[in-house]
Amino acid sequence: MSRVTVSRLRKMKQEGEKIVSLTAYDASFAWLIEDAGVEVILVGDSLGMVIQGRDSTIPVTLDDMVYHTRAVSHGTRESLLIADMPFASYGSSGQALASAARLMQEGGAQMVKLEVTGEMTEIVHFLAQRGVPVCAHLGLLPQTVHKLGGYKIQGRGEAGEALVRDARAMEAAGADLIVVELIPVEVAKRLSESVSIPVIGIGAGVDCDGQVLVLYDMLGITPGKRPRFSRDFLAEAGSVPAALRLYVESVKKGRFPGPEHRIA
Ligand SMILES: Nc1nc(=O)c2c([nH]1)NC[C@@H]1CN(c3ccc(C(=O)N[C@@H](CCC(=O)O)C(=O)O)cc3)CN21
Ligand SMILES: CC(C)C(=O)C(=O)O
Ligand SMILES: [Mg+2]
Repeated sequence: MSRVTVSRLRKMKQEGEKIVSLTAYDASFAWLIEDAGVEVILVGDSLGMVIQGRDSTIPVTLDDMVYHTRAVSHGTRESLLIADMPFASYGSSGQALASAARLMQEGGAQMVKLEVTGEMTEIVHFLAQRGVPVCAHLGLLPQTVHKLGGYKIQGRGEAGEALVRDARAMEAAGADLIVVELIPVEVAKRLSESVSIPVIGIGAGVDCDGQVLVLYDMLGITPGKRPRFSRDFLAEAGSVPAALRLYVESVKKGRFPGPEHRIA
């Protein structure tokens, strides 16, 4: 099989086939994840927490992201590889393009992900016009944790409507994919129905076009407390390859997330 493309993901959305995604930070896990049938691999800046042991994603540098993206890229042939743009690496359009270029040229990423609000369509448009595939991350934006005062649910009440508008604006600006994090299930459903690009959710209910989790959460090896929206597939399945296969099957059949993973 050849590389998963943006048009393939769009077709999956149109046909109602769930898109499966997981984070990875090294080549060995990337290979296992791809072998299990995961379409999209994300080198998340969550590596600051699960790999580096920091208490937020803010200390993660562009060099860190390039290093892990390159490692993951050497373990994948078929999955679409997305790299997170780290904190303060996309403060202007020019800086964003330079950062994306490193993740794509040195790291081997096929797409970059930016934590955005509706105010940031200009940067997304600038990247898209220059051939950079963009994933717009909406909802809970972990890179703003010190402004938010914690990892709290976003998009309640009026803010839900704003999120749907932001998603439309991101599509119009040229984004190819959306990730929504920790927002009410009904908002995620409406948002997914409001755009024709695929929407992948985390802590956002089962009605998104696909799901993503942090690898170490779904393997139950994250120290301390795991987010409530996650599930320990390794405990259920008994081995890493079986856990990955169970996750893929559960997402494909709409069995994950279930009502017990609902935040709001
Ligand atoms: N291991 C790990 N998993 C993640 O999903 C993750 C990271 N790290 N690091 C970056 C961000 C931070 N994320 C987080 C972290 C904590 C919660 C959390 O504690 N959520 C509460 C609900 C909060 C609320 O009710 O408003 C929970 O109980 O799950 C959620 C997302 C998601 N991302
Ligand atoms: C949780 C996902 C969406 C992410 O951004 C990360 O792993 O950094
Ligand atoms: Mg991230």
